[in-house]
Amino acid sequence: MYKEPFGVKLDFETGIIENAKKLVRKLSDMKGYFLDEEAWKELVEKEDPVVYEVYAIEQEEKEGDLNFATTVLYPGKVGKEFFFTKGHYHAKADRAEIYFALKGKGGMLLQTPEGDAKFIEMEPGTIVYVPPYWAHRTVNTGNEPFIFLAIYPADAGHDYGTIKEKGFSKIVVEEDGKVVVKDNPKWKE
Ligand SMILES: O=P(O)(O)OC[C@H]1O[C@H](O)[C@H](O)[C@@H](O)[C@@H]1O
Ligand SMILES: [Fe+2]
Repeated sequence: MYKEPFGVKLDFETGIIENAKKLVRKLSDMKGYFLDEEAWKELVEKEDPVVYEVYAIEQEEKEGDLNFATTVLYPGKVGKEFFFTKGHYHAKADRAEIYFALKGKGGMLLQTPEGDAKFIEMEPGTIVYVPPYWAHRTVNTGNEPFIFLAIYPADAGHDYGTIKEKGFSKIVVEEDGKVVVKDNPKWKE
């Protein structure tokens, strides 16, 4: 009838949550996501680095319950483009989410289904509100792991398809040593 409350420990240095389910995304799992396909292929063949790890504590997909997860997003680039998470809409698109940055430097790309995009910078202490209907992807713009906690409705789900197909309308790249957010030349509306 009532579920059992619990507390778990999050290690601020490593981002690891005890007893969490761990998911690892390597660069080879992200075919088609980066702008520079040649650079992607070269890096996959050379070392196929881990791009990010997720430590999730998830409940049954029921309305009213909550999940939470940390992400450890490693520093790196594919061509000029900084490493990022795949990014997704929620399967139940009207579900919102909260992100809380713990370590490192980065930001979040958000986008409406019409393709209006926004980039929000994140540093330790930044809380980002992801409103209903906005796709979201985090980007590591620094040179150490970018670590953050996310809290989201247990029934939100992940819709990766739209982003995998169309990408985000903006990309985050390094130009002359600076972080630049610019239009994605491959963006299809
Ligand atoms: O699912 P991705 O777009 O690859 O992002 C990685 C992860 O980031 C956060 O931790 C979210 O709360 C997770 O739901 C998500 O899985
Ligand atoms: Fe989400």
